[in-house]
Amino acid sequence: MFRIGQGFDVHQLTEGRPLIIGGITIPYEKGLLGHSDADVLLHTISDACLGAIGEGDIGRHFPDTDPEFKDADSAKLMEHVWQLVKEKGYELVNADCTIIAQKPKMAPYIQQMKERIAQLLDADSEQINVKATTTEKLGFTGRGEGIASQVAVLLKKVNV
Ligand SMILES: Nc1ccn([C@@H]2O[C@H](COP(=O)(O)O)[C@@H](O)[C@H]2O)c(=O)n1
Ligand SMILES: C[C@@]1(CO)OP(=O)(O)OP(=O)(O)OC[C@H]1O
Repeated sequence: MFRIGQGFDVHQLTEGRPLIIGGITIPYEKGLLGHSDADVLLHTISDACLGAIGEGDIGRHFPDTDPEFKDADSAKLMEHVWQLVKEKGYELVNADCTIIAQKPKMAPYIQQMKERIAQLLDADSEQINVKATTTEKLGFTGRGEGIASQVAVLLKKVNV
């Protein structure tokens, strides 16, 4: 049995924060603002996984009003989500991820992101696709006010 999930998330860019995307710290003049470390891509993957197993979203599991999650490492949150997926008896078929950012250039960091995401999802990096697009200077992403991402995941019931 297969289950599909999709996710979408946005975080604002601001000065004085590190830019962490897909578990990788990217050198840039701004970083993403959030209650946690604001790793927009790991949040989106987590939401897609929760969607696939019918478990709501990360805001439900990790409320942004809870001090426990202040400055949380999003990799740890995603590990918790992946544990829920495994407890329901699923494994990853593939994940397809899009980062929507005018700047900085993501291409040099894509392979590292794929490897880190694969590690967190008990997968091989070939099962993870990460791509990036600008919005041709249009909209909030195009003006460099924030970064968005979209993810689709496919899960498969593990044969027992
Ligand atoms: N933040 C980004 C955005 C884009 N890329 C790469 O550049 C290619 C062209 O982008 P367009 O928005 O003009 O389609 C895109 O296909 C990505 O490979 C990037 O690395 N980082
Ligand atoms: C991750 C959480 C929890 O720290 O906070 P944020 O970093 O603000 O991220 P968001 O994607 O807005 O929602 C999920 C939150 O509950």
